[in-house]
Amino acid sequence: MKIIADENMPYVDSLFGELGEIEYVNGRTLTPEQVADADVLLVRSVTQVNEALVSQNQQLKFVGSATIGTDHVDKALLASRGIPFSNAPGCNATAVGEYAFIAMLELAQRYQQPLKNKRVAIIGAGNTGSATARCLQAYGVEYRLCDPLLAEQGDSRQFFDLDELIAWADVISLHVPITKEGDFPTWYLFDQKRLEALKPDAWLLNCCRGEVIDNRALIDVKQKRDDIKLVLDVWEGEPSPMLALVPLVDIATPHIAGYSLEGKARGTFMLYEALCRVVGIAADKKLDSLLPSFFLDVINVHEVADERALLTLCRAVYDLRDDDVRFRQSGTDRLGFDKMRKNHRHRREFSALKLENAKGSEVNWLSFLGFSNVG
Ligand SMILES: NC(=O)C1=CN([C@@H]2O[C@H](COP(=O)(O)OP(=O)(O)OC[C@H]3O[C@@H](n4cnc5c(N)ncnc54)[C@H](O)[C@@H]3O)[C@@H](O)[C@H]2O)C=CC1
Ligand SMILES: O=C(O)C(=O)[C@H](O)COP(=O)(O)O
Repeated sequence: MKIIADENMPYVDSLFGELGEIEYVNGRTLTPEQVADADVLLVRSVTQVNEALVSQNQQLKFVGSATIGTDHVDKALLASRGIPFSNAPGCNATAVGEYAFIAMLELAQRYQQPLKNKRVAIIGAGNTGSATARCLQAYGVEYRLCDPLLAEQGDSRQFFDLDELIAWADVISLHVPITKEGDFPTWYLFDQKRLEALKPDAWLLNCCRGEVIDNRALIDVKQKRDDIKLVLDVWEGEPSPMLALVPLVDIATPHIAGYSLEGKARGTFMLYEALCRVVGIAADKKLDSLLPSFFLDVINVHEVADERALLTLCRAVYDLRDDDVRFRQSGTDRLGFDKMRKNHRHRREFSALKLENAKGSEVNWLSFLGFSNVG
């Protein structure tokens, strides 16, 4: 079995090595010729899986994308050709939630405006939105959700209208897929009018897809309103963000909000399980065995004195400022953007850090935030 895999997908050797011969490729420049004799195609969000890409292949048995989003895959085409497809819903939700939470804590410190006093609106209450909500809930921050699709489906949580939330929220965090059709399309969901409607001193975070915000309008509004603070992990026109936008952004990164080692391992593992199902063999590998140990052993925490102390603890796991600095230094052109994503391997999730003394004490809420309790 010939397996073509994106070179930026970790753990492919460990999980797929016994299933076939693996060839690693650059997902951004993958050609129909390279795919022609593949039995299995494993991609990430940068590969457009469409008619052109698979046109020369008559033997494809499985396509997998180690991502939550599927906007790069023509699923109808694969279904019409009888090619099973799987993505990895939820794989990196915790990473995105922690990224958004840490970014809010960073802004809070930078502008001396405690997050605890903010009202947060989460737009899109699926996996990543809910993961963000869990962090806010654990820390006791007031938040509201907007998700008209889940509301229609009878989700029991309380949902609010988007424009009402824009008028209500101090912080808005975006977690929707990119869609152009249906009753609630998200392409340019935040257009000039909605951007202008942001409350004074609002913080706007985008960790989903760049085109959910009209980036030209964002430049225009931000140039007139210095009070607005921006956190952008995703950009219209990736991998070439609008260069005029970058300096206007407080925290800027190259689409790596979901890039925890745990999230990446989960993504590849979910594809491994899906392929095993498709070819009818038992999945005998274990996810836990893939991850290296964390560089810190156990930390004794008996108090989180203030928000700064909480941020210090979070930074021990993931210091978002490093990615922001690196991005501005060398990640804003198309080569640098992809290079930074390719070499981004170090980040862990809160659960990697074991806390002693946190259980049963006044800091037990840290376990709800995601840290591991060892008593
Ligand atoms: N920056 C990064 O590294 C990552 C980005 N993503 C992006 O984030 C998106 C969301 O991921 P998940 O939360 O896992 O997806 P999900 O499918 O679990 O949740 C998305 C939610 O958005 C809701 N939604 C759709 N249109 C909406 C609208 N107009 N207004 C409000 N809500 C709406 C849906 O009903 C759904 O509940 C993905 O589609 C992907 O594009 C995902 C993971 C990592
Ligand atoms: O899961 C998604 O959807 C994402 O946006 C991914 O985190 C993006 O990662 P790559 O697939 O582009 O490596």
